Amino acid sequence: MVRMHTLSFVVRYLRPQWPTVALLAALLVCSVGIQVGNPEILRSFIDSATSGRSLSSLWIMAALFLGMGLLNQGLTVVSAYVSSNLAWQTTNQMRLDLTSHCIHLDLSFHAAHAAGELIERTDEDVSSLSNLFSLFTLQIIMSLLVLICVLAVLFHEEWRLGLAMSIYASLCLFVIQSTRNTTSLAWKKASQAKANLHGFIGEYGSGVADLRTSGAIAYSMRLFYDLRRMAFLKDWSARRFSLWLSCGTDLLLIGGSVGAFLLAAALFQMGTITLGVVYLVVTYTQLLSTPLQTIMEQIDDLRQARASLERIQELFAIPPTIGDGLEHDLPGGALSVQFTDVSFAYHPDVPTLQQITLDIKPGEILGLLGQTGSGKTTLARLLFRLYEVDSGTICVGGRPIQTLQLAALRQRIGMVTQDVQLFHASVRDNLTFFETAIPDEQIVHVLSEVGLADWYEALPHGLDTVVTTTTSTGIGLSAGEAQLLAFARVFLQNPSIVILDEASSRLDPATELFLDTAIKNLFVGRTGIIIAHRLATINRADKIAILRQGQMVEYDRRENLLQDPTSQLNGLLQTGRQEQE
Ligand SMILES: Nc1ncnc2c1ncn2[C@@H]1O[C@H](COP(=O)(O)OP(=O)(O)OP(=O)(O)O)[C@@H](O)[C@H]1O
Repeated sequence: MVRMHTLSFVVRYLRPQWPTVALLAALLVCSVGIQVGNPEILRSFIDSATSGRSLSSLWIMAALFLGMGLLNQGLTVVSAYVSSNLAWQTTNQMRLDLTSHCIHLDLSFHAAHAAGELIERTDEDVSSLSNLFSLFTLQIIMSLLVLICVLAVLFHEEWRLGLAMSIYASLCLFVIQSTRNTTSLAWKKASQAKANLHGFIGEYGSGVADLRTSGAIAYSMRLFYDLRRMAFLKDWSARRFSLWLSCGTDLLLIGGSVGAFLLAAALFQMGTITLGVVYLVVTYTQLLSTPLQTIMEQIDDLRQARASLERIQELFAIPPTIGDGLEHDLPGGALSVQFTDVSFAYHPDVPTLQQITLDIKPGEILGLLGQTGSGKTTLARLLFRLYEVDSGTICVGGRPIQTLQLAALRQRIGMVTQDVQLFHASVRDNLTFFETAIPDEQIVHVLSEVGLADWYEALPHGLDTVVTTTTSTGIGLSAGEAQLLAFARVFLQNPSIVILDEASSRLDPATELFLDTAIKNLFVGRTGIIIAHRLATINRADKIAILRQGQMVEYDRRENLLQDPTSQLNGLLQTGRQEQE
């Protein structure tokens, strides 16, 4: 069942390449025909020479033998080229599909899998599959074809020889098959250990500054050592198993050759076969041992490929739990946002948000307050449908978000957070997210609107300047500049709902003041949610919601809460004033 599934998976990627597969099959059939047919020419040559046939016919046979040998070499080269090409085409498509699949998987999946581990899956595993597509098609199939043809010819020449060699070949194939699953499992474990190591290295690389400053280098080196050791042990165990297997199969091959020679010698002495057939048996036994040896040697690669294939299929089998909706025609302009009795938990037994009900009319701004960990960011994530609510409904523009196409929904919401993700790409691409339709003039205008005019003027290659973490190859950015770029992104995206999550936390007071006007412009004609710790940030909010441990403890219009001396907002303002004093 699993094997059929695996086969159909491989066939799915080979099907679009059918002309190349057909060409390769034709080349292989020709090559096998020559390999099996050529010894027959030499057998005729020997038998003709011993029976005193004319020299001219011997010359013709010798020339034919030589010509066939050369042709076979040519076919081998062309087959190698075609099969490598096939391997590249198929694995590149698989890489694309796998990367796209991973990007669409839930955030909970990405939280559970380190970036390095995913690189191992989408690149290294797929690379080892290129062996499957090229090596398997070229060597294994050809070897099996040679095996079948040789046995058929041997049966034709002398049935006892054919029978003996068939039993021997079956024994070899049985040994290969019976050890297959065990070695495949060993290679799978080895690869998982390597993926864990790569995952750790990925995390270490991105957090090197924090590791240094927090003095956690010794701890991480210890972890690295443990993971490295585990990767080595698993790899070594898989290799040791393969080595034992290879020694066993070598012995099996030598035994088979000796048996074939003895049988051919006995049949020749009995006068059952000619000298030419003895030559044929000797050549075919060697010819037979080559494909068997190839199958056994390559089976290791195939086992690795099979283990990779299994992991790739496992990854493909993980479905995104957030299904796409069908509707995409949301009303234009500012959109309303409604949360009705929304509850959500990252872990089933720890509720993160409980029965949240909010109603933000188009163009209104909600200020969201609450202690650290009270669930403010989670609320924004639910609006984006990065996670699915456990109960309740969220509506945008009057439509439940589950019914909307994810792309249509997310395109209408812009968000600026404390953690700005920048790409190793040009300033333009970082701002437009690779959207080429946005004109440069508009980008420059937005940059000046968010206070980055001087910064833009100083760029060595204007919008083509590459953003990087090192200044040797491009420009580096301070956390505050990165946050301003994030504001510019939202301006360019022109969304209907804007969420600011502690968005100005990394800016100095002067820049924040400058940006204040920009933010005011940003909210014109848009619905807004401002998530903030500092009370000053929510001055422009129409409504205020206060969260505590996932529950909404206060929600009303701002002026109502300000007028109520018992409101939590007033309490917070009072505490804030006392702290300032
Ligand atoms: N990806 C996640 N997986 C599991 N738990 C999470 C995840 N993200 C947040 N949490 C938990 O959910 C709770 C709410 O987190 P959230 O980030 O929404 O709080 P917040 O109010 O935005 O906090 P802050 O003000 O510090 O940004 C916290 O207890 C947090 O530990």
